[in-house]
Amino acid sequence: MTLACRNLALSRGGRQLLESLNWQLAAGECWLILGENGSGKSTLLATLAGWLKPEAGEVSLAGVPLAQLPRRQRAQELAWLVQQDEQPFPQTALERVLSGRQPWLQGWQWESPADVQLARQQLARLDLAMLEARDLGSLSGGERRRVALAAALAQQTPWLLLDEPLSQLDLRHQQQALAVLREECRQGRGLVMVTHDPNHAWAFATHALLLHGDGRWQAGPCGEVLTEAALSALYHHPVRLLRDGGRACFVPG
Ligand SMILES: Nc1ncnc2c1ncn2[C@@H]1O[C@H](COP(=O)(O)OP(=O)(O)OP(=O)(O)O)[C@@H](O)[C@H]1O
Repeated sequence: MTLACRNLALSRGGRQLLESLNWQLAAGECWLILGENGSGKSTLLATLAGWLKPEAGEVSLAGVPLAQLPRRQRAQELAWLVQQDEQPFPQTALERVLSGRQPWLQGWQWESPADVQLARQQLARLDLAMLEARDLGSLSGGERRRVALAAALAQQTPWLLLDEPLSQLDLRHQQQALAVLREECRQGRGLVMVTHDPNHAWAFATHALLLHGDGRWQAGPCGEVLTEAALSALYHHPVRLLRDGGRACFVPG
C-alpha cells in the first residue's frame, strides 16, 4: 500500500519548511528523515499521520487522500509514535501497550486474550516483560519510550511513523530496538523514522529524506542520498564517511 505526498507544502510560525514535496513510499520501504533541529521533521510526520493539515498539497494512502479516511481506519493503517515523552497516565505498561489495539476493537469491546498475548509479545521484544505491571509514572524515560514503541508495534499497522524512537535508549536497547524494526521491515511493514543519526541507515533503512528546513528536500535510496557532501550541506558541518572492512560510519569531520 503506497503512502504518497503530492505537492506538499508545510509552514509553521510563518516559516516555509517544505515546498512541493512529491514523495512516494512503497510498502516494505524503510525511510529515515534527517535534518537540523527545526527543519520540519516532526511537522512532516504529524502531517503524514493526518494530525496536521498541509498548507498545500495532500497525503494519500493507496490513492485515497488521508483527509477522506475515517480516523479509525487511519489508525488501522498508520501507527504514529510522537517525539515528546508522554505525560505518564495512571496505567500499567501492559495497559499502555494494549491501548495500541484500540483501533481494532468494536465499540466498548474489551481486548481479547489474543490482544493481551500480542501486547505481551511486543513488551518482550523490547526487554520489558518484567515491567508489564508497573505504573508508567514509575518507569524511567527510556523504559517509557520503549513502552510507547511497543504500543505502536501492537497497533499492527502497515505503516509505522516513528519520531526519534531511540533517542532515550541506551546502546544495547538501541541495538535491540533496531533489530525489532529491521524485523518489522522484513515482514513488509513500511517504516518512516525521524532520527539525528544517519548511521541508522546501516541498521535497516532503504531510503532517506533530507529536509533542509527552507523548503528544499532530497529523497532517494540511502546509497544515493547519504553522501558526505549531502550530509555536510544538510548539517552545515563537515561529515566524513569512515570505512572499516565491510562497515561504514558517518562521523563529524
Ligand atoms: N505550534 C507552533 N507554532 C509556531 N512554530 C512552531 C510550532 N510548532 C513547531 N514550530 C516550529 O516549526 C519548526 C519545525 O518544527 P519541527 O518540530 O517540525 O522540527 P524538527 O525538525 O522535528 O526539529 P527537532 O530536530 O528539534 O525535533 C521549528 O522552527 C519550530 O519552532
